Amino acid sequence: MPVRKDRHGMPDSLKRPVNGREAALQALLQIWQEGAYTAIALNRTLRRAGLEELDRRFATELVNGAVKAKGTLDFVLGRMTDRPVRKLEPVIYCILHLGLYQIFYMDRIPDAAACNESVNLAKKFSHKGTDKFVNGVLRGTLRQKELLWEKIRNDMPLRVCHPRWLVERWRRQFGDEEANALCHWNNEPARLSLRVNSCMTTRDAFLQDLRETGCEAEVSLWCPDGIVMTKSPGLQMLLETFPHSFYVQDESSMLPAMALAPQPGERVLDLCAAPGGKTTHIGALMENTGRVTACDIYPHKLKLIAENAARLKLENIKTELQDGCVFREEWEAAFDRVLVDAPCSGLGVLRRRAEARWTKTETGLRDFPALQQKILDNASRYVKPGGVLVYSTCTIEDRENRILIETFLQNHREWKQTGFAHPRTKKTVKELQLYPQRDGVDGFYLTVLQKDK
Ligand SMILES: C[S@@+](CC[C@H](N)C(=O)[O-])C[C@H]1O[C@@H](n2cnc3c(N)ncnc32)[C@H](O)[C@@H]1O
Repeated sequence: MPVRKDRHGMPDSLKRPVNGREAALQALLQIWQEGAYTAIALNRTLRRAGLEELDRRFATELVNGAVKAKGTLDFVLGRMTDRPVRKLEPVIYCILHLGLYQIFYMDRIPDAAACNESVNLAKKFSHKGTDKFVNGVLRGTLRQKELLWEKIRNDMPLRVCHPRWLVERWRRQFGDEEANALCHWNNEPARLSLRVNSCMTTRDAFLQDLRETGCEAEVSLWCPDGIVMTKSPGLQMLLETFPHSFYVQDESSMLPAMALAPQPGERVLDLCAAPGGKTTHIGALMENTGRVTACDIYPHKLKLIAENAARLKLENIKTELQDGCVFREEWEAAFDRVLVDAPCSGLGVLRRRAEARWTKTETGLRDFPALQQKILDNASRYVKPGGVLVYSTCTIEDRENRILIETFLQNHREWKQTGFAHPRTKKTVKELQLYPQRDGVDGFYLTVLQKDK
């Protein structure tokens, strides 16, 4: 009997997954078929499924792992079937990826269970006969597992689960050892870090509140308002229990607002602001006074800023639809401080976005510097004489960071890079380029610029 599917190709029976593997299959289909972000697909699926904690954790590990290992799993599939991998029916492709991931990367799952459960998924969610195909591919893989492992081990991109172009790029940039360390960092699960909303509570008080609810957390070594969770009941529960007290933010992302050092009562512009992590940090540092104008090019993203500001009870934030590349005359020399947290290649944060390494391309990287330069040029005109501009990105590409700022300074003699305190060493630095493999946090760049009086 044909399997009934909705217009997205999602089998009807998958709409309410009954266990971790079904949930993983549904999430993976959304990621590879509809281009959904891994975190969003997982969140959406797990909320709908209402599974036990153990099943939730299993599905999360399986999906994050299978997405990160896509290239290696494709390689194995390519060796084990005559059909072109791209032409496999999506649901079968995803079932096979989940099965192969368990076989190669989840030691605690017996190989037989990985095969049998994958066959059961095929029986339930695909056409007659596909279960035999899945069984054949997975049993064949088991017979050749050692040989396949050897091939994977001897090929760095397959071994470290990254696209070949990216591994080659990083080998040129950092050398083999560091490129390898960076890839391994990206393959680890990201830790959950929170920024305490200093307008509502203090870090000490919030840590105490967390402990009383059975959570475990450490203080961030990078930001005085940062917390790193070591045992948490999950984000949803934290949001329900402490809706106004924190914002989920990477430790590196907490640095630009601190370097901007906004003062109460000032007028501040955040030109690339959605979803509002740094905007709400700036608003809190200004003690809910003055005005933060938060812009983005996408209207739906402005809504996220407004929702986050409302949740954190910040009333000094106003959103504006604005393309940073288009000069807005009435803003000329109107702001005390401006933040440009530029759209970028995002190569510093691949650990947090499992699918991102597969959706980026080398040619795609080339477009960012021109866009960033344009936004920075406009932003610099919005700053008052003597005012401050912070430029930041979450990438480790020199062309989007150090080199871009050098070019800007050559073309804008009225601007200087001012020193600021390194968040850990407290030594004065002109710019901060963080590398995951060296600094143990997400890759990030920031510099502080000041306009002549
Ligand atoms: C790195 S993200 C900003 C993250 C944000 N600052 C935060 O901390 O939550 C870059 C943002 O720039 C926006 N963007 C892209 N092109 C833009 C443009 N031409 N003008 C303004 N914003 C733009 C994107 O929509 C995205 O939300």
